[in-house]
Amino acid sequence: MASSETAISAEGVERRFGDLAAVDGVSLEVKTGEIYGFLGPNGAGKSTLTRVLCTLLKPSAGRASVAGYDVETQPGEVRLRAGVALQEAALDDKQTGAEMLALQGRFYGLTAKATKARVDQLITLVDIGDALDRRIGTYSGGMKRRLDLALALVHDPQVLFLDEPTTGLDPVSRAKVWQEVRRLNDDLGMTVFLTTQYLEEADELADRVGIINQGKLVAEGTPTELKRLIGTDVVIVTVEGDPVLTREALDPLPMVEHIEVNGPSLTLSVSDGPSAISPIAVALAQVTEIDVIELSLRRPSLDDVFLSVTGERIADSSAFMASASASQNPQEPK
Ligand SMILES: Nc1ncnc2c1ncn2[C@@H]1O[C@H](COP(=O)(O)OP(=O)(O)OP(=O)(O)O)[C@@H](O)[C@H]1O
Repeated sequence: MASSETAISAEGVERRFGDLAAVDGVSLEVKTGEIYGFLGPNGAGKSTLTRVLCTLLKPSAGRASVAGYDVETQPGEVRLRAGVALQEAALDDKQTGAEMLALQGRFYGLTAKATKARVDQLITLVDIGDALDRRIGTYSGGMKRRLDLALALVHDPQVLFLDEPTTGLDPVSRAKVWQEVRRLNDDLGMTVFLTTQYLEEADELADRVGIINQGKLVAEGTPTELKRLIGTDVVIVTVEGDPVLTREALDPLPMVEHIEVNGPSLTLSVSDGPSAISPIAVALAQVTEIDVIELSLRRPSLDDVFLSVTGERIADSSAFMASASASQNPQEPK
């Protein structure tokens, strides 16, 4: 039984679409005041679980509660206490931001005065003040996300669900969203359940991270705990020449536990990074057919954790960010 310390609880939640188990027996608990990062690649089941927790989809099996109320049997109670900003914001381009916020206030039964007071607080928080009286059709992607966040907050929810809040945003807008999420959590103690496919986002924001792959929770812990799971350092070697020859030169070294080849780059898991660098450099120098362009040591990232628990790397989020940045909407203010 979930206690009042528990903001979100899922026990064996399953959601099927025909033969596909989009969410396949997920159990997790999010404590009140926590930021929980739900991390996984495209199609892992993040949105589906979020929709189940927000009462927008019924679970096929298992149970879940939000703010102490069962999502299936007490959906109205859950909706009063949960704020939801989904990936596709349902915004009406013909309305102004102010009109949509007023409508949302009425929807939750707030008086016009209470809605106005709340909106005055929110516009500073989500930084859309100047644009409030403009039609939403003129907003940039980042502004739409921030308005959607304000809409999710009108009724002062205890638990905020954010489904990939920064997917497709340029780095400046992404940093703003991160700042807002932190402020909501720090200043208001709001519990945040945030799905993301960006490892750096989970690392940056989340107190605890659950990694989901193919509908299953495959690892869970603080970012530091998860990285410690790996227990090794990472050495990156980039060469001009044949990476297979490079691999053959490095394979026999006793401190090298695993090698992954990605084009011209090799990612080595090594037991003790600082002392491994020098024997690796010596072994590379023996291979006259290659030129070493990069030899670097880093601590494990959540991407390395994902690789170790799933056998695959999560989609390259930095490439995704770069393309999002390239298509940045010029209407983004400041
Ligand atoms: N309404 C639906 N009908 C059929 N299949 C669905 C439906 N919604 C989701 N799925 C499937 O369930 C799986 C999980 O989808 P989901 O959207 O939850 O993943 P996700 O982790 O949120 O991915 P993304 O980052 O792409 O949003 C996918 O294979 C998806 O195609």
